[in-house]
Amino acid sequence: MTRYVLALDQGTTSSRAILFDLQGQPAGMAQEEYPQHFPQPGWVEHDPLDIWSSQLRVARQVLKDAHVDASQVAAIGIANQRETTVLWDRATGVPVAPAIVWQDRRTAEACDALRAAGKAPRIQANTGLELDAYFSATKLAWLLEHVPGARARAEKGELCFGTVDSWLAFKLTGRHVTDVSNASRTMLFNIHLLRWDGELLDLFGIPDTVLPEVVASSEEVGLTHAHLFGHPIPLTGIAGDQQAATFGQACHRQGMVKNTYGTGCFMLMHAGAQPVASTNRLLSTVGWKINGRTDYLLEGSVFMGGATVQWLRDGLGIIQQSADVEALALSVPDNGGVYMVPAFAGLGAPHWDPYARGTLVGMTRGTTKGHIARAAVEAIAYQSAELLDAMRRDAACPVTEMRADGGAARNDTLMQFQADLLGVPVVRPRVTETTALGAAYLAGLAVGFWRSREEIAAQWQAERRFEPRMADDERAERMARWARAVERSTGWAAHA
Ligand SMILES: Nc1ncnc2c1ncn2[C@@H]1O[C@H](COP(=O)(O)OP(=O)(O)O)[C@@H](O)[C@H]1O
Ligand SMILES: O=P(O)(O)OC[C@H](O)CO
Repeated sequence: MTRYVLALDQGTTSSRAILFDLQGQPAGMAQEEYPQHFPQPGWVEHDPLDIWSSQLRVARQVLKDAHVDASQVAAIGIANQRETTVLWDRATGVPVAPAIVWQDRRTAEACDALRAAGKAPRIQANTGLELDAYFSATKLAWLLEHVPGARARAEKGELCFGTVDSWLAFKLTGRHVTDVSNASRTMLFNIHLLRWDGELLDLFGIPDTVLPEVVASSEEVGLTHAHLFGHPIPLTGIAGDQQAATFGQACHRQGMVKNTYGTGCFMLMHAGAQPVASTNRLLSTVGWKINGRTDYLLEGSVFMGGATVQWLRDGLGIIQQSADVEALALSVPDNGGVYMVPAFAGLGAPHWDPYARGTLVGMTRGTTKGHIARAAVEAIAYQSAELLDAMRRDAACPVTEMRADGGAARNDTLMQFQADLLGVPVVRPRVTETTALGAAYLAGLAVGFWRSREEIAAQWQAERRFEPRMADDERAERMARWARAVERSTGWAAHA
């Protein structure tokens, strides 16, 4: 009797494995951090073998700790850090280079050149993405260019390209696949036709022999090799981690929104059965494909979310641990006029300014570390409010609440301020491991462990609801001040 679904949540800094039962409750969890490599300024790499071995170890560990035999596991689902680019030898399964991580900026100039050549509008129309080094296309082109012999070998069909889902699926089952949601983050995939885009493959110089087969987010990909867990388990669910979290938050209807407050913040809104062409610099992306039906999402991300609080801890040393920020922020009655724009790595959506830099404005002799902590917490909410504003303008559909998850969503002060700024309730669910839960749901649906989206949507439960309390004119005034602070941070590095 199968009693669990196993979710593999392969994140940027750690690999996690979580077992879920029929009620969608976690029955065990194992997690392992793995090394980050920064070989040059702006470069971020992972060893694909670290990704695989840490993921395999935690999967085995969670089964062992929970005393669950692999034969009791109905299915495996993968949720993964997206865009990160892996290239490996098809015959041996050995990577030919380090993985280029989504945060890596080495191809920024290649993107500038494509922009100057007028390619951005076409790329956006076909892929729904902003022309940026964030996505896989220029990373793969870089590998084909710089790894000795790679292009010739790729053209002969000897190499496989994939995002992290693809890499894990290959190691687990031997098949070279990716799901539609991950494919939509490569900048090589046409989100309208749901297939690799010949025009973009030509533009980036990518031979189609390296590409994975595109599968749905919820379908049987294959069985795991028997030796991995002692018993084969069907791999039946794959989605990019932010799409998986949106699914795990049960955002199944147009206008439903979730925001994940992790290192960065990733806000996604269900956009319906057709992609929405953003006019507000958001990304239009595939959510998931299930039983032939594709749902689309609008996405906005900010680079510094919870990481702003880490900076207070590690950079300024004014708190010992992240959770201390709440007490320090509440040690003052308000922000005292201080605004922080944490553009340490430029600004993401909706500004997309790689030259913006961190700014602290409005300080007086009365400013204390309490005000700075308050401004840091508020900055997370201001940045997220800008994303929701852009979404409301793009989607032209009412937003009635926002569902929150991620480490910084534990901060009640942040959640309350966020609700105040948005003017809609912010709701925190009971199960906060929404990324893994979404992957489990996608996998479980494919094998009949859960029968329908309605059944899984009914499992979603609120832990706490934060109602907006701020008057409209105060909200408008604060957002206007924030906009002035952002103005001061933009373009800074370009004028150095
Ligand atoms: N109480 C808190 N208030 C604000 N930020 C917090 C709090 N607790 C944790 N964080 C932040 O949340 C982030 C970790 O969240 P997590 O969801 O684990 O992130 P990720 O998956 O991106 O590694 C860290 O950046 C940390 O600073
Ligand atoms: O690994 P995470 O959770 O920070 O997510 C990374 C995103 O998928 C990048 O697009």
